[in-house]
Amino acid sequence: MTINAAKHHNYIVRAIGGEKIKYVNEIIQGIESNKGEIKKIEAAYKENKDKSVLVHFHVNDLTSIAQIKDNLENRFGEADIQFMDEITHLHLGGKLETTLKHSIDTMADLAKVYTPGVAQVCMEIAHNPERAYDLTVKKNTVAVVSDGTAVLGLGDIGPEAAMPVMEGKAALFKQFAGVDAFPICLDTKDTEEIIMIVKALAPTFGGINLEDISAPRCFEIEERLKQELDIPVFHDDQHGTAVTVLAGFLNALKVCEKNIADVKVVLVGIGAAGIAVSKMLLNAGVKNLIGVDRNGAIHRGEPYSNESWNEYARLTNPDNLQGPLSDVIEGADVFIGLSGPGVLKVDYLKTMAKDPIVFAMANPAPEISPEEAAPYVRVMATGRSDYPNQLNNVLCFPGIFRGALDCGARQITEEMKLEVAKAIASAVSDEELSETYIIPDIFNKEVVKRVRDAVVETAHRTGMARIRNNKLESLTV
Ligand SMILES: NC(=O)C1=CN([C@@H]2O[C@H](COP(=O)(O)OP(=O)(O)OC[C@H]3O[C@@H](n4cnc5c(N)ncnc54)[C@H](O)[C@@H]3O)[C@@H](O)[C@H]2O)C=CC1
Ligand SMILES: CC(=O)C(=O)O
Ligand SMILES: [Mg+2]
Repeated sequence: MTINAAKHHNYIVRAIGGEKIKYVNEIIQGIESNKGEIKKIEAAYKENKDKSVLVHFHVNDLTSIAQIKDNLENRFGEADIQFMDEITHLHLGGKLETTLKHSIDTMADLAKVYTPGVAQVCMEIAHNPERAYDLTVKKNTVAVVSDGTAVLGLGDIGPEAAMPVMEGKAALFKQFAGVDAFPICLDTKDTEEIIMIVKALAPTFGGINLEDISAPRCFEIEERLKQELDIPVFHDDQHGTAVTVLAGFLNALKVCEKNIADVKVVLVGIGAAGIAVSKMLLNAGVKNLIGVDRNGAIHRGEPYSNESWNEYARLTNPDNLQGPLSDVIEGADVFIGLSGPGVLKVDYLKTMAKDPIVFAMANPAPEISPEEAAPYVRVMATGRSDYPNQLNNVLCFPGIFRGALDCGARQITEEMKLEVAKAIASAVSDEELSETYIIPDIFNKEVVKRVRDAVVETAHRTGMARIRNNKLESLTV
């Protein structure tokens, strides 16, 4: 398998203030003389009307960037220029803002959207709370809730540091499924407190997407909220990931002509994502699955303090293998990583069965780099956006909530998840299927549509839907 990854070394220099714009030519010269390639020059205005010019440029190697930075900082002061990479620039001030559906230009407008007009709408909801779905943002709004304890594979980095990921998830909800989502990062790791806060927030939202909350607390938080709330609650790292892996897994087996009941699967990282992925693979027909965490294979014979691992040991590892990854991976057909960077070594790959399938899904750095693995694997997938075969829960969560909101499903069920996995897999036709195309990307318009339709169809078939033709069944409108 050959791997071509996109590499981004894009930067921006901001020349500040109307008078300073005359320096732009000097800035361009400073960039070009150090092998920078100018991509775009644009005028920009800050809120205080300060005029500035943004010079976007690209470098092929990181030594040039140090030279360009030194060169410009020697010539200009902090008041004249700001220098940053394009990713930081994209995050300045956050990635989201509120927009209005109706402009408020006159006192008459004000009297309708605000007091006194709004009071009649409030009272209508007070008399019939279901009307909140028609008359407020609840109908189309999801809370993306995190406590910052398992942010990507970066670990427990806290609620403030989790915000860029949660803003990103909210942006993806809107971009791909038209769902309005809001990031909420909580300054508590206490299970009961998180449950209490999310329950108190629920009246505002049509659904709750839990994100990057570490195991095992995430299991109880999700279960309790599902029982105690009447809106869908979905822990994305568990179920969004499980659905996506199953979709990629089914297609990868087709490419390699392997049978689900015969393959040996080794999964590393028995946390939120790893446990949910394992359960979904077992439900789909995998028989020989071995889970590995920091102390080696999870097996029967050791009482774990983490109760979810005792259950895991009962469900998996039919031969009760023990030992480190380097031992148990021998003869495996599939490796799935939901752990951290560098866990999988080339030497281990060499001991796998013929035509190995490797899903190295830790973010942002996978268990093995695709470049290292490529010569030894038949199918390689990561969670990243810059390699082929992106296995990432973004394929699932926007469409699954679109469907649940559209049909008023109170829960996202096991049947829905299974149908969604098949729907994602089906977006790659047999003719298109190949080693480097086992999974569609999220820009494939079929993905969200098929996921949404699978949820709505399953909800109606299984009696979970409350809305037909986009109207609440309990309403007379
Ligand atoms: N591509 C995708 O769509 C997704 C990827 N992930 C990735 O999966 C990883 C785990 O995420 P969560 O399950 O939410 O976190 P978690 O904190 O609930 O679980 C992580 C588990 O991995 C284990 N682990 C970490 N480093 C390890 C190592 N070196 N060797 C063996 N075990 C190790 C931990 O002990 C823990 O049991 C993260 O890197 C995350 O970015 C998670 C969700 C979706
Ligand atoms: C993709 C994702 O949700 C994660 O890595 O945590
Ligand atoms: Mg996540």
